Amino acid sequence: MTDVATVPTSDHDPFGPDALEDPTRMHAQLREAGPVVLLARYGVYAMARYEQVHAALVDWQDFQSGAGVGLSNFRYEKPWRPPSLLLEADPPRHDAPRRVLSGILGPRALRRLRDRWFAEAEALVEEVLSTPELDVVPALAEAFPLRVFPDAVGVGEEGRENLLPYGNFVFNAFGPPNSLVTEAMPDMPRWSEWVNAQCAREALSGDGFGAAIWAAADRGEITHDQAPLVVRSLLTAGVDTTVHGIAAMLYAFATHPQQWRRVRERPQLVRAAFDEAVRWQSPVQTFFRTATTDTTIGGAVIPEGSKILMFLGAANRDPRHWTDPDTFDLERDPSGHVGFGMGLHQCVGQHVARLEAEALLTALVRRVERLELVGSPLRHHNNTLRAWARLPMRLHTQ
Ligand code: HEM
Ligand SMILES: C=Cc1ccc(C(=O)O)cc1
Repeated sequence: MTDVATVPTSDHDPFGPDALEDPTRMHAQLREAGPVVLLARYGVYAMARYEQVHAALVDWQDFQSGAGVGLSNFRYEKPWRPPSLLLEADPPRHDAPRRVLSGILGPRALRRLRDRWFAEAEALVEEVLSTPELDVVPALAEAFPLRVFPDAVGVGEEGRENLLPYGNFVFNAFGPPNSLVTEAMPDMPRWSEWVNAQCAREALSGDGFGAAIWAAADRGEITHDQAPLVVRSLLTAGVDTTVHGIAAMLYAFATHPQQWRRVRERPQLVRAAFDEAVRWQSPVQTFFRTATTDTTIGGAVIPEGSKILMFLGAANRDPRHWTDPDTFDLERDPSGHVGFGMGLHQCVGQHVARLEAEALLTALVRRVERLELVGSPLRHHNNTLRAWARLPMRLHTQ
């Protein structure tokens, strides 16, 4: 049994500009250093190997979310916003809100959206192809989710430009209070007020996910006090994630033209393509947990109350678990990847994300013979998200 003293220490800064630009080398070094590593800079424990990340994700009892899934420990520090009833809650508080969202966002419930989203994707791709050279981040990765998701939630037209910056702030706020957080502080109250206002029953259209959440409160499945917070979860988690997941997929195909040919020959690979892109790029890179007891991982004892940083992106490229992990390969079976988490808190919106990606990719596969990167891609830095600010491409049609 190794004690805390012998846990390897690293002075990496996962939230510094170098790591946010390209975490690959840091991930490899953390995986090599051991099953658990102490990040001296923050006094938190890090896991970068698939085995330990998976073990922590599925063990919500020893690795709780209720003290926050960011660096901040809600046991001692006041959260900057009321905690999420899903992401930042443990059972039993977590149970009813999760049950409600699982029902509303399940594959069956989404069937009614499929035709509409496929038609919207066709229309957007048609529009986009009239400008064959463009930045696909605003033109596709942002435009498509923002065209279909707020409508599906039932959000009004006015002020939707607040959604991306609000989510971007929330994901930054899971990290340390670095410049990515402090620079956005002046605008955060405006974004936050708008998002909170959209969660009120009267702000939501009668046929969306939001109204369904309020109807669940009417049925007593959650309380009416909880309903707006559950709607807030959708608006927080449901936009930036899919935007950067789709951007990751477009980047993957532009840098792997043989994979593009493969998905065009076999369109049934479309859904696996999104999951392989999520594994390969991990749009959500990290989340924290808090140890509820002295717990042993990989022979090291992690003291009760410690914060543990799970590197989902590193686990998704762990050669101990994946063959040739750094390659984007549609022949691989990506199931088991932790890009959507795992276990109790596994992404409840993953079917929504998959449907958005499937709709857009299906429309592109039909019309685009090749995606070519032109000019230099530019990373968008965020403490939690792996994202592109710019992906200039030429979309070659046959
Ligand atoms: C590519 C897109 C997405 C990615 C990569 C992603 C990733 C994740 C991850 C890693 C978690 C686990 C958090 C944890 O274990 O602490 C999670 C949870 C969650 N996601 Fe997603 N997500 C995506 C899209 C969505 C969408 C579209 C929605 C809403 C429609 C959504 C809603 C949620 C919610 C509410 C939770 C909390 C679940 C719980 O704690 O029980 N996500 N997501
Ligand atoms: C995966 C990110 C995520 C962010 C926020 C929430 C929430 O606010 O519930 C859930 C998931």
